Amino acid sequence: MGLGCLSKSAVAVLKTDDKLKDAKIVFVVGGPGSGKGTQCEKIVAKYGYTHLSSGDLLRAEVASGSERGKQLQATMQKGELVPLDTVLEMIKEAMIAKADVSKGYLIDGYPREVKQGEEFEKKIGAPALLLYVDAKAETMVKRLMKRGETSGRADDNEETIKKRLDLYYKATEPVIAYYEKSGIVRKINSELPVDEVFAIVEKAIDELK
Ligand SMILES: Nc1ccn([C@H]2C[C@H](O)[C@@H](COP(=O)(O)OP(=O)(O)OP(=O)(O)O)O2)c(=O)n1
Ligand SMILES: Nc1nc2c(ncn2[C@@H]2O[C@H](COP(=O)(O)OP(=O)(O)O)[C@@H](O)[C@H]2O)c(=O)[nH]1
Ligand SMILES: [Mg+2]
Repeated sequence: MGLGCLSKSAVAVLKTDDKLKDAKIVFVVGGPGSGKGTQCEKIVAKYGYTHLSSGDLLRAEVASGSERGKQLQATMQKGELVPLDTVLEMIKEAMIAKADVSKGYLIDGYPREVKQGEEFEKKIGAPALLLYVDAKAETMVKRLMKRGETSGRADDNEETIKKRLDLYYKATEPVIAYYEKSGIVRKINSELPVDEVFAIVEKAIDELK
């Protein structure tokens, strides 16, 4: 069947979804302060991937001062998760915007729970790799407290950090077990110095080609 029988807007929707069909997708999962953002920056520099941090997308919405942003701000300050549909829609829009130039996508800080992964696969596609950035709780707290001195982030304080960590172990760690079954998980020890961590990351990305 051709597309002739469909309305113009229906064709537009089909085409944008189509753009992401063969996209190389990497989920970057790890606790708060584990070093996801740091490694993503290095991957962008070497491989030209598009880095989409779900937290950054949400913070941009907060910064815009919109009504939706105000609600997001309240949720994030409490260290809770924002509604799934909101984050997924933002990620999808950002992916489509880069579809013509992107060599691949780093989806940083998503999925935060198994359901988020399932919805992503339904609406966008399957990940080719999951980078599991692993550090001890003690290390993550130390890094976040240090980052909090300069980040200006409302959630980089002791109380919210504790909540984010609890939620990570409860909701996000099961995501890793869920994807183990498909054989796409690469565990990265991020207790090491940044460049040594990146050497492990590089191997995982090189395997993708
Ligand atoms: N899929 C997502 C991603 C983020 N958030 C919310 C809850 C988080 O606490 C906050 C900040 O997200 P980040 O990914 O920036 O937060 P992290 O705790 O992972 O910290 P970091 O920036 O250190 O990675 O946004 C969410 O609800 N759902
Ligand atoms: N020693 C060390 N510090 C790191 C490493 N990765 C990140 N950090 C520091 O830890 C803090 C949190 O890192 P970030 O990339 O923002 O973590 P994210 O919360 O997982 O995105 C930053 O201030 C980094 O400087 C690492 O591999 N080794
Ligand atoms: Mg980050």
